[in-house]
Amino acid sequence: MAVAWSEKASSMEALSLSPPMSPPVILTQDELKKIAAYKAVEFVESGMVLGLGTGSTAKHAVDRIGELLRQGKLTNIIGIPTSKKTQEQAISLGIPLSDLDSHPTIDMAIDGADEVDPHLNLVKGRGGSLLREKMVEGACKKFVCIVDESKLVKYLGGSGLAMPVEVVPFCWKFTAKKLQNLFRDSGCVAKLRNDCKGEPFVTDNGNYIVDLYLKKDIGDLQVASDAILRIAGVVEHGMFLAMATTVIVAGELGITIKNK
Ligand SMILES: O=C(CO)[C@H](O)[C@H](O)COP(=O)(O)O
Repeated sequence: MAVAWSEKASSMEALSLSPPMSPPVILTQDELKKIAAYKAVEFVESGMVLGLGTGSTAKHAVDRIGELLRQGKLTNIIGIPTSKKTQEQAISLGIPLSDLDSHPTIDMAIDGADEVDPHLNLVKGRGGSLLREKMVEGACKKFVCIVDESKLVKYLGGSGLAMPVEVVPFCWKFTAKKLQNLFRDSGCVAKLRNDCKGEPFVTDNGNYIVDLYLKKDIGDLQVASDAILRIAGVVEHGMFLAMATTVIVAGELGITIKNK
């Protein structure tokens, strides 16, 4: 379902979009992210337990939820954050928080993605929060994924950018080599992710991330997922297969909502 900007302008209070018939507006990637995020928040209802995603797109959704709570337009929301960063953001906005131990079933999660394939499979975790995201989003009745159109790919790994895998620090080189060998037919190169100081990037769970760079389609994703998870040093990978129930894509021509 594609919706033209002019029809949707009323729901985009924070963005000054042009009225119908005016020249086309060129939106930045961040504005597109914000539009997808705001659209997703339209599906939030008072009383919901909400999974709060991580990343620059999800941040807009969390901001919006905080804003609606402050305005009294949403009430009784409980947020389950997917990272320490989102937890801090939600606390700063006054969003009441809980966790999966207390709320094992979540009504809806809103989160971004790095890649979305035509079957709504996702790559996530370039922000490093894939494990908590997978735990929270796996416990959701609805998982609404929000992206700008640059995230659409023909197959997972197809952007040529990282496919993240969270690994234990113990002998990470051994694990990285196993991962690289697993996908050698796809020209895989496995690299440890570093932080801005050149030190290994450490996740909220105290683990490392090995990023897989693929030159070709890895084929059956479920087979690939099972094979990755069989490697003993692997904690979790960033392929989210058949988990998104809805993907909201914001592009230059409007919003597209894809349902599973
Ligand atoms: O998976 C994620 C973090 O672990 C993010 O959702 C993903 O990296 C997309 O990020 P952004 O919204 O900043 O483009």
